[in-house]
Amino acid sequence: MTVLSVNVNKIAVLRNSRGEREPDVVRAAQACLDAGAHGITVHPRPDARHIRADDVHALAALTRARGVEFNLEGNPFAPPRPGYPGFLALCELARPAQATLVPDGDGQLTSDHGFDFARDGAALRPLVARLKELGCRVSLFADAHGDPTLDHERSIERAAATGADRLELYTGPYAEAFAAGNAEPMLARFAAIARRAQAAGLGINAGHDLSQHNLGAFLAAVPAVLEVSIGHALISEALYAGLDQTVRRYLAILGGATG
Ligand SMILES: CC(=O)[C@@H](O)[C@H](O)COP(=O)(O)O
Ligand SMILES: NCC(=O)COP(=O)(O)O
Repeated sequence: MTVLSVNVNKIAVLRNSRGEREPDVVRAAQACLDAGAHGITVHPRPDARHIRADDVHALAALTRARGVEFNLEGNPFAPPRPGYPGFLALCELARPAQATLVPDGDGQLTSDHGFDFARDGAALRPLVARLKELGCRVSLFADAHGDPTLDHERSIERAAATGADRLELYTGPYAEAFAAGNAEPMLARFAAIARRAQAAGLGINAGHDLSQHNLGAFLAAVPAVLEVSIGHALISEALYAGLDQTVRRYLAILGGATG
């Protein structure tokens, strides 16, 4: 079964635009959970453009009380700064069920690439070990849109050698290909990478720019996806249909997936 973790970053974007309390991130997360979402994701960024450290703590408390997964995303190599204690420090305090490591640079508009495991693998290893000591499942953001006949076998071996539990396949390029009406070659690549990673003992998550339009085809083609984290499209669609209806529509897609 594929679980749905709703990313509520965009609720915080709206809240921060007026510097007040509304819309309330915890209330939005509660509405998603009430509709049946299996977990909540946030990706606090060092510039605190949306989710802040206090949101992380409030959402950790909510998800703990509700007995659902809290997935905290971030770059473990980004240095602390005022208002952002660093990803590891946040995990130490919030103890998320899952920590998803993402190699984002400071100026990035949003996440747009996975780790280079040849370069980053050795540095990731002790961080993964520390996060697992904290009780977190560890997932690593990974590219899957390249040619699977090239270096991916080595790359997956290197990812597995970090000790991580899962890879989160970066689905932005798939979403673009889907929108252009040319998803099939991309889906074949993602499916091949997923199978290789699963053979190496890594579970598969997926995320970025997934939507009600492109999710079903993805799950039908890519085997045994354990979790999707969805934010931008889901929150945008909820402006028209409401969070409750929108989350239920995603759950219906997950329920109907055959991949
Ligand atoms: C790792 C990932 O794909 C998501 O966290 C995505 O980057 C959302 O982050 P923003 O909401 O800051 O764009
Ligand atoms: N890990 C992906 C995520 O949390 C949400 O990405 P998006 O749906 O906001 O693009």
